[in-house]
Amino acid sequence: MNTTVIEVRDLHQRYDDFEAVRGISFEVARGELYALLGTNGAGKTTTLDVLEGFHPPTKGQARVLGHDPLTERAAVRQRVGLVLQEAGFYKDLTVAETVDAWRRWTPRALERRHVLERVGLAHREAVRVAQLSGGEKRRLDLALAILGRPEVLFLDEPTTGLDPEARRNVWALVREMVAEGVTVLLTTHYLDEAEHLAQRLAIMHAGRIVTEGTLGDVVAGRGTRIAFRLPGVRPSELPYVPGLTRRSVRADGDAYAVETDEPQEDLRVLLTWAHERGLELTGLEVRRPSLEEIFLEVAETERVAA
Ligand SMILES: Nc1ncnc2c1ncn2[C@@H]1O[C@H](COP(=O)(O)OP(=O)(O)OP(=O)(O)O)[C@@H](O)[C@H]1O
Repeated sequence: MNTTVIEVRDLHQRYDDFEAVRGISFEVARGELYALLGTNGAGKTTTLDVLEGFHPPTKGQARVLGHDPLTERAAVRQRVGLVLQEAGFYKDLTVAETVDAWRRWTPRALERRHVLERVGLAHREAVRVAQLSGGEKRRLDLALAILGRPEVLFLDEPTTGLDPEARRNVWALVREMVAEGVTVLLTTHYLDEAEHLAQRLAIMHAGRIVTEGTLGDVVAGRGTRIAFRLPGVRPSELPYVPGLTRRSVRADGDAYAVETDEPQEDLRVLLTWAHERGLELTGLEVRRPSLEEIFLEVAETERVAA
């Protein structure tokens, strides 16, 4: 059944005279992972804060499991797990003591050993929190978030500071939770993380959702990329290749990416143009854009428009 677990309707959030969130709407269904992406200061954490019941929205609505997360906090709190950007641990407690302390306040809590094994911290039980690495603290955060078998997980940049292997382990855990029916709202600056985990995603910029949908939806509106290297050619020459129907040409040093709706025709034009000049397009590839490219374009376009 496709039940809505998280619902945000025309949400606005103002801090004094600054509007950090400017009317966003989205829904997340049970067992779905939805990623909120965005430039620094886009309003992601502010949106999560409202959904976590930390403060009321200035305007609009937020619902979690059908409840107002602030005024009906009691109905939501035990069913939600949080990984915040800054965790507040008692640094003098060991990992085991920290989990045990949380277990005392958590109904239906998982066994300490089990939860630490799930996040890969079982071997650090006796270590004081102050001695953990940044990545290990992040994993302890995650352990506490899943301790009470939550139906909903809010993960605010859960893998920041983790090494690549630890990130993969967290991804595997999050995937398991989603497979078990947990609903996840994730913010991340790692676009590959969103690509790997999210069923749907939104890219926010300056308080608004600029694009939203499945990865396929987000990519669909964009042109194909013809990417190559061309040392010794000035970037200004390429947009003027006769017959090129490109939407845009981006240059990064000698690396070029031509965005086009007609890849076959534009590839032919480019190859002919290069052949006539005795130039070689090295590392040539034709592909759909990556989420990272879309993200950068959204940020750039919006900045120019602002
Ligand atoms: N308590 C506050 N008082 C005033 N302004 C705030 C407050 N909290 C956040 N802001 C501002 O609101 C905007 C949105 O911040 P928010 O933390 O929601 O962004 P974000 O998308 O999570 O950013 P990041 O990716 O950098 O974590 C920023 O300009 C921030 O400076």
